[in-house]
Amino acid sequence: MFLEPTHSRSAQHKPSLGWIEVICGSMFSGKTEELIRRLKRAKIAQLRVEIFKPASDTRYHDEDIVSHNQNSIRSTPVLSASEILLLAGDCDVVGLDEVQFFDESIVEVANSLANQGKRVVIAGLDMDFKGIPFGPMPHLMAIAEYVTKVHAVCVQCGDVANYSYRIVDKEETVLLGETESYQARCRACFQASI
Ligand SMILES: Nc1ncnc2c1ncn2[C@@H]1O[C@H](COP(=O)(O)OP(=O)(O)O)[C@@H](O)[C@H]1O
Ligand SMILES: Cc1cn([C@H]2C[C@H](O)[C@@H](COP(=O)(O)O)O2)c(=O)[nH]c1=O
Ligand SMILES: [Zn+2]
Repeated sequence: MFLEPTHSRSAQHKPSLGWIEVICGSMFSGKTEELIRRLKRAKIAQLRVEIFKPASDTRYHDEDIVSHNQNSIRSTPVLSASEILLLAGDCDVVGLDEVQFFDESIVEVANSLANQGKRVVIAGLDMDFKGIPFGPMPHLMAIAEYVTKVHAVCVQCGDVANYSYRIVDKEETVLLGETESYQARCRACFQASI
């Protein structure tokens, strides 16, 4: 289980920088649960936490971040990554969900927040329904200090699932949905159907 890192602030010459954590995996793998767990612990530690998600993700709730098992936390929906810099203010921890839907500018925003001394916790899909790296996620995984990959259970065979298989005949990359449109699948069950 991921525990909050302790970053030494002892050296006089060392500026107090933050860091970036990425939680990635397929749909139903527990990314949002893990994000909520980390952010609730930060709140218990009396840290000031701000949470953002793309305004386009309206699946469960306009403002709350909600996991597939209905755990939730309040967030601010934003239309663009640049809004996050304006709204983060003097908080200690920034949480970001569904980050695959932001454009590449989220990379500079995340770096900038971490360089201001903030802990930045990011959750997002590492691959789209074709198994292709999704949006800015590979770049964020490269620059993050900590990357956690979580896994779902394959609904076909019960093995560890790494893929989000689309069960509806739609080709656009962005298609919001749940179990009516997607299944968590292992490599073998994913490959067998594409
Ligand atoms: N195939 C599956 N494998 C694992 N968990 C699943 C599956 N289908 C539904 N779930 C539920 O989804 C929860 C994880 O939800 P969530 O954190 O929202 O995932 P993610 O953000 O990665 O899509 C699990 O705790 C479980 O209750
Ligand atoms: C694979 C894939 C997913 N999406 C959408 C479907 C959901 O609305 C979100 C993922 O949510 P989760 O919290 O990870 O379950 O993304 C998409 O638009 N395109 C895809 O290829
Ligand atoms: Zn399988």
